[in-house]
Amino acid sequence: MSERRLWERYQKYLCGVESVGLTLDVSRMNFAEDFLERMRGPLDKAFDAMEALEKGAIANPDEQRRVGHYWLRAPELAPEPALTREVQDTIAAVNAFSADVHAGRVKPPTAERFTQVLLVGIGGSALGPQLVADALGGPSVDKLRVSFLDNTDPDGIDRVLATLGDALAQTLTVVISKSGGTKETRNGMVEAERAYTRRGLNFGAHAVAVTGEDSELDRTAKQGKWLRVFPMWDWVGGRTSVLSAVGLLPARLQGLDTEGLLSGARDMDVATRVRDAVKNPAALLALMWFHAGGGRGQKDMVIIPYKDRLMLLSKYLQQLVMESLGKEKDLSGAVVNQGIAVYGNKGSTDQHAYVQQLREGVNNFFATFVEVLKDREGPSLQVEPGTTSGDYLLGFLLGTRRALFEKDRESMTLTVPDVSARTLGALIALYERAVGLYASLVNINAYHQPGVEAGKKAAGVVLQLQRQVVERLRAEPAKAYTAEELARAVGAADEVETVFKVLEHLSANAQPGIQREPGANRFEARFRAS
Ligand SMILES: O=P(O)(O)OC[C@H]1O[C@H](O)[C@H](O)[C@@H](O)[C@@H]1O
Repeated sequence: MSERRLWERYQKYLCGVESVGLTLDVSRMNFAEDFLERMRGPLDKAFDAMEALEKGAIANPDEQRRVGHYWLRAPELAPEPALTREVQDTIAAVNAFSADVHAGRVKPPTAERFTQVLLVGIGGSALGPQLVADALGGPSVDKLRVSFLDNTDPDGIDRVLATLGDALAQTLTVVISKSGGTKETRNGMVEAERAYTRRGLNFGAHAVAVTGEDSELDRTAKQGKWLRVFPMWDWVGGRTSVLSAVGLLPARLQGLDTEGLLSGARDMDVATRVRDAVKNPAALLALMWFHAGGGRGQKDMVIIPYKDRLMLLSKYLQQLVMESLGKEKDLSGAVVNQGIAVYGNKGSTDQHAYVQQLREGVNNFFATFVEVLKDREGPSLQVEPGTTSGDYLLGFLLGTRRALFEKDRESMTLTVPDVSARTLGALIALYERAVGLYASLVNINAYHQPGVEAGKKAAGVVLQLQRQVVERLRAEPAKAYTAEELARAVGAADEVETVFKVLEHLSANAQPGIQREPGANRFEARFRAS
């Protein structure tokens, strides 16, 4: 396609949302001229489903739950006045609590003020807050500095706690878990609590929770007389919870513009209810995903924002898209193995990493470039006469886009004016709705995640086996076992590989004192309690 023809397509299909200044350019997606027309029927059905969902229908049939993340930024649209009030009250409570913290009215027992937030959470209870903190925060705006425990990696935990150091006395720990029973988060909380206790600090006086009513975390917080518990509702999915207390509380504490986040999302919601694909960027996105992957997810979604502040966008979208769309069965129960793989980092950095493969390797992706018009606060230095670093950034974006298109690699470009709270709220809302519409196009439930449980259950089995193994070794400290012998001894002969892995791990660590004696080969090594 000639550059002139691309310019015509650009003008013909450019989809803009005036209120937030966002445009979506799909001219470099090779859809046929009649594609949008052909998809009108399925898209209409997707709009119907979305409308029903927004009105409070059970949109998550497996879990018999409503799906109400759109009410978080327009509480007046919630199907019942009680829900409207709950959302409004929670926003007010988040704002009031944050103001109290900033003013020192809520303060740590042994210091003047809280200066740090330590957020403990994982998945939807961390990714959104991380994206918001990184995109909008910085030394000149942060009222409190935010750090994260989002894993059960002991060294990762140590590193974050060591960075906090003495500032732990001024640290407010925010533990976030919708279910309140996620093990990684529980572990992070227990480790954080011990760090406070070691310093003679009362954890409860430094802790708040965001969780569902009467969850394990809710009970822990209440028993431990934590400062506050903010609600999380079953009608908000973890991956769409960033505009509930899950994301609003840490953002507000950090000093970020949470009203901007909400209003940007609200305005995008209004724009993406329009039942016309060329005027609705969420519908257009969903249709382009459908076009690119044949409605089967055959092509990966590569997200490349040319802005450091948006580096976590792809990580955030990875959960939103892949947990929502990656499903074995469709709504009729047929096996469909749907999904779209998402990856990306930032431009132009990625050009020096994997863009080589994008241009010349396997053609199994479509790219989404994110262009930010505003370079920085204030004027820019000229790195060469008449040229700034920001000019280079745009040059690289346009150059890469062209280089890909020359090789028949498709791409879209999202352009936003800046990385403000409003823009970020709008981007979040845009992708939430695109995911919902696409799910309807391919007839799947976007709002459950049945596949996640299998791994959690299997991990539980491993830990149970570990307990048996350690018990057995301790019962006979003089005796050394091979993994094979030990697996048999605990009645789990078939689980010998798991026993072997558990023993290798235990013996590589100081606790609980399992010694490894080398054998004829690594599988003949013997293990004993010391
Ligand atoms: O907020 P939580 O209940 O702790 O859940 C945290 C995360 O873990 C789960 O495994 C789900 O797959 C995610 O959707 C969720 O966001």
